[in-house]
Amino acid sequence: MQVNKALTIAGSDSGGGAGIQSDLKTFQELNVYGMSAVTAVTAQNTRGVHGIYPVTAEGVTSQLEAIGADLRPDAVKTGMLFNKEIIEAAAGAIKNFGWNNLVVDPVMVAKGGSILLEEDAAAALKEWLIPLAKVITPNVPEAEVLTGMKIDSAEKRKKAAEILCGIGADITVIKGGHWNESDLCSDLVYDGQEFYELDGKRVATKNTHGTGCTFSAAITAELAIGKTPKEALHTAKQFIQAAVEYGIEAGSGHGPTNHWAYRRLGNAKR
Ligand SMILES: Nc1ncnc2c1ncn2[C@@H]1O[C@H](COP(=O)(O)OP(=O)(O)OP(=O)(O)O)[C@@H](O)[C@H]1O
Ligand SMILES: Cc1ncc(COP(=O)(O)O)c(N)n1
Repeated sequence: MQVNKALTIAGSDSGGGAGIQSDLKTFQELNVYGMSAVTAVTAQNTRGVHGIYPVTAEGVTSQLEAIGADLRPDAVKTGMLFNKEIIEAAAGAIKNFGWNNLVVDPVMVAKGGSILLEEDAAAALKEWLIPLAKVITPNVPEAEVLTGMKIDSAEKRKKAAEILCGIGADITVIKGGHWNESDLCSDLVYDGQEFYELDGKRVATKNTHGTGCTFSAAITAELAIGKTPKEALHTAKQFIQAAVEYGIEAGSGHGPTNHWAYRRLGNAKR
């Protein structure tokens, strides 16, 4: 049986709600074969991050070379990369293998405030990784770090998206989770030519652990099966909306999103 394949280059979340666990669950739900290169092991639950154990850059390169030498991913995403050595290793392999169906989720800080990207590594993201990206999916605080500007109005949100496409991303999505617009939770898209919104309804819930990972993994899965970026973004937004609406009550902190809600609700078109 021929299947489409997607690769996540990200951190492991022992709690299962974010990182590679979230990405692989999302790939599976969207009928895509999932592969992973682990960048860091985190000891984590719904209440926060207890420890971070990074993999060496050599270890990351070795995983990527094993995948590249044998299995050809149809799309690739990056999540938590933790330091500039790992960013360089990931970008090097992505370039060497010509993996140009690339989604970059520039993960920086966990919901509880723990640092998932060292401070001096944001520049490496801009220099090495973002120029390779088909889609980049920062939340508002991440877009602020990457652009060096405060985003406190709709105009500035658009300006930041233009700057990020200027750095080299084909498409920039500035997510709305941290953007308070009444009961809306829309994400702004800029594709280098036009702006549009992915419309969503804000769900009043604390179970949002891993929303960004799940959303970017859904985009990646859809690109892997050959959807256009616009189609992939649309489906990913429906996927994350269902996953948040039916969020899972687990643990006493930020519970995870529900990866199977989209399929179980019968939204899947395939
Ligand atoms: N309360 C909510 N209700 C509905 N959709 C939400 C909610 N919070 C986030 N989303 C959606 O989830 C996706 C991820 O957005 P968010 O801004 O939360 O990313 P993030 O901060 O990177 O996530 P994470 O905290 O997992 O890193 C976006 O499509 C966003 O609109
Ligand atoms: C390994 C890993 N990757 C990404 C996140 C971000 O997710 P969140 O902001 O919901 O904590 C995380 N907590 N852990």
